[in-house]
Amino acid sequence: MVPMAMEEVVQQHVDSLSSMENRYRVKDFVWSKDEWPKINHDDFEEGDDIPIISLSNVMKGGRGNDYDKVCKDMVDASGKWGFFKLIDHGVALNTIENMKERCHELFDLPMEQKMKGVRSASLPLGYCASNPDYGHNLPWAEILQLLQSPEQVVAFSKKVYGDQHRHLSVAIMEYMRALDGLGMVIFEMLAHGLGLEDDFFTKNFEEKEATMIRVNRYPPCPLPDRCLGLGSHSDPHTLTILLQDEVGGLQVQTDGGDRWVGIRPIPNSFIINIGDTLEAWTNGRLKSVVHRAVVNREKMRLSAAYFLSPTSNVIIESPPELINPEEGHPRKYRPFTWGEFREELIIQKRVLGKTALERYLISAKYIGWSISGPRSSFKCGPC
Ligand SMILES: O=C(O)CCC(=O)C(=O)O
Ligand SMILES: [Fe+2]
Repeated sequence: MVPMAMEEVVQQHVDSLSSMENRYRVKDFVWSKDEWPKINHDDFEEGDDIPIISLSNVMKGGRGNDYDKVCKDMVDASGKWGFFKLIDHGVALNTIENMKERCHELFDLPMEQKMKGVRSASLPLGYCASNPDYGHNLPWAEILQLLQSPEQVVAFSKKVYGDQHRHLSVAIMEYMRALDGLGMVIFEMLAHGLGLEDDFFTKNFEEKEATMIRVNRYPPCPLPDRCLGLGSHSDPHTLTILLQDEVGGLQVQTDGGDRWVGIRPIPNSFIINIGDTLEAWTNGRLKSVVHRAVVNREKMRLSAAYFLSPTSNVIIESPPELINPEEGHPRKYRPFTWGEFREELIIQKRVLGKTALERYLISAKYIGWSISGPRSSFKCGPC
């Protein structure tokens, strides 16, 4: 087959990401040149990948004699890479598969039906094809964002499916409940590995509605070396539990930003990554690392990011155990609340690279800083 000329490719209509309001062509998705990915979705280097952590003993009940070591490995991976793969995680396969299938079913619906649950510019929750608010560097993805709130999940599902909403709403809520449990296990392990009280983090997660899921579906793309499913960003929340299918496309920045590493999918695993808020909470001991999703010509890809967030008015402040100026660990961040940070992210709309946390750096000039309570009950996602 003769390759299609670039001019023809960029003029192609993109039906899978177009609605009546936004009719896109491939050219609308071409990113600025410095963002073009140089490695493919399935470029994986043997031995150059994030660490794998198994919870097999932890999930058997009791902590097992290797508990201290596994917790330490988790902290080390989170400090070096900001990312690790989690296997033997204890979440039922059925819960995961059901959520994936129901989300594929949703994304497979005609665009008019999905648009009944469209998100608005002021409330970034619900369905969205790409993200028209961005104007340029559009993500090559369909996105569903919902808070961990049964009312909100049901309300969205009803808008799209009417009376037949239960298959989707039940699947999503069941998945979020299971991941909330897993998240608390990980937080306990991170606290333990850092030498903090085991409940140092978990006691701050009472407001479950602050947590959010974001399901991304990336259709095949005729121009994968100039488009991105999701641009480079760090997650602003505390912890992300990411599910990716077998296609591949997640890439993580390493070596101080000089290099991208492709993350090879492994069956029945999650990818865990540290968010900006947890980096600040741990005085930079755990790192929030920039990542992106690349797309490919042949295969549709699905990923689901579950972003854990603390109760909105909890003050994010590093504990004294993690501050030690003599050993090169002075306090790095001013205290802030998640509610306050979320508010600023919503105004900013788009998180590019890793810049969001800079506003709380102690060395940075920050005029008018204050701790304020939440003014809204939702938050935005990254990039
Ligand atoms: O699709 C992926 O692998 C990455 C998704 C992601 O980073 C996000 O939703 O924040
Ligand atoms: Fe992310």
